[in-house]
Amino acid sequence: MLRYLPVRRIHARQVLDSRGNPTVEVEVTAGEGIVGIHGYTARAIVPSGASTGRFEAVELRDGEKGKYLGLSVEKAVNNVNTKLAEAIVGENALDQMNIDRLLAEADGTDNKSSIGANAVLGVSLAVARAAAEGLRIPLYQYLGGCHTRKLPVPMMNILNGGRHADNTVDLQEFMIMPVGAEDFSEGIRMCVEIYQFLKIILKEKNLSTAVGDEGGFAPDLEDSRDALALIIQAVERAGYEPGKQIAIAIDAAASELYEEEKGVYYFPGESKMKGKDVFRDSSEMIEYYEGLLEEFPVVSLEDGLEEDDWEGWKKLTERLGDKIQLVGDDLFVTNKKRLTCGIRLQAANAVLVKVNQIGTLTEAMDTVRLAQENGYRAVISHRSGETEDSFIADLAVATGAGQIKTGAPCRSDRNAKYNQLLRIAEQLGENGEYQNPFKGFSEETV
Ligand SMILES: O=C(O)[C@@H](CO)OP(=O)(O)O
Ligand SMILES: [Mg+2]
Repeated sequence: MLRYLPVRRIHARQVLDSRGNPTVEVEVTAGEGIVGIHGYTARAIVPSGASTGRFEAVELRDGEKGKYLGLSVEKAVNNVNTKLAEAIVGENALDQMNIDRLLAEADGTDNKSSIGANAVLGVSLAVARAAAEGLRIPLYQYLGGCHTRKLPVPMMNILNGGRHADNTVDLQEFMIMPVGAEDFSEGIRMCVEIYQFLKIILKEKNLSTAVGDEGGFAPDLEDSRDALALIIQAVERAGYEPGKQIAIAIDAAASELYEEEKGVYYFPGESKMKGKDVFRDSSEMIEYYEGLLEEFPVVSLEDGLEEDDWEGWKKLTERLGDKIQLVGDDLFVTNKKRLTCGIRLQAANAVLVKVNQIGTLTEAMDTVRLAQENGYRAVISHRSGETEDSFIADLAVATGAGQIKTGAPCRSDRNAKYNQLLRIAEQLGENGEYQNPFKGFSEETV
């Protein structure tokens, strides 16, 4: 039995992400004997956010004028090739927790700011892949074990706003969830049909069909109600029943709207369209969401309030937490400590999991486990800057999270994840499971 698969070689390089920004790619070779014969080489590419949380692990960028407008990641690449290679070459790739501990120790800070979370994560993910290759089992099975079988329900972002687009829609993401699909592939088909109908409807209304960073359409609209109404029309035109077959999820990304000095949220797009400044304080935000829930079948709300308003989050959860899923993204930043705090306060009832927010696979999986053990849901997520790397697809299945957020179906960086999930669904065949994650949660909402 294979018990020891030493890391033999690590090599990083700078490649591009979906926004045309440089990012870190890591190649790990693991194996005994002659590497060419007994070695397994695997790669991972690190994603990157735009609406990043203040408490995320630090992405190291060179900041040198002239090189990719200061965004090059040569230092991070160099850190992989020197410091991180030194830390783990010779270590067992099959012991992911040890590898991740050594990587974190080599960095030595709480937020991976010395070596860079982008450097650390690239190694962490590539080692896991090399281990799965060495064992000759699929990645989702290596990460999740022989009982892994749950396909996630997609949270497909089909209308973009906020920091991800240049339009007047202030909330960042409007997503559809095929909760009534029979299986994963039917869910994808339903979403794609709705996406295509949304395009047709936008054209009919002479609205823009240009897309934002995650591939969702980004028309200028007056406010969120218009966005939701358009989506409902698209769902119906595609022949599906809103609320029954298709539920709606929103990522407000409210930290981006928050004005700290004034302690209020400013809606720039709505202000522009209405010709007057629109501000909302924390309790007005909650009322605003309540209004949206009354009108539309919204089942999930992410980052409804800003990342440090624990009091507000508690109130939001008291008011809406038994009706819908409240997801903490910037609030928790995939960090166990912040999630523990949230659980104690009963703030939110779900966590968004982005591997690069924390920097190692082990820590990200720990966060999922902490959530699941405490009755919080977990949603595995991409970043707005993505690549062809489909690691999170396998991770979503491995953790049994039951939900994945990974953008619109018109960009290859997002489809890399959907396509990998279609492959996994096929591999699992009859053993695969696909469930409405909100069953028994709220009868009214789904
Ligand atoms: O806010 C989010 O949830 C993400 C992904 O959709 O965006 P970003 O990667 O820009 O933080
Ligand atoms: Mg978010």
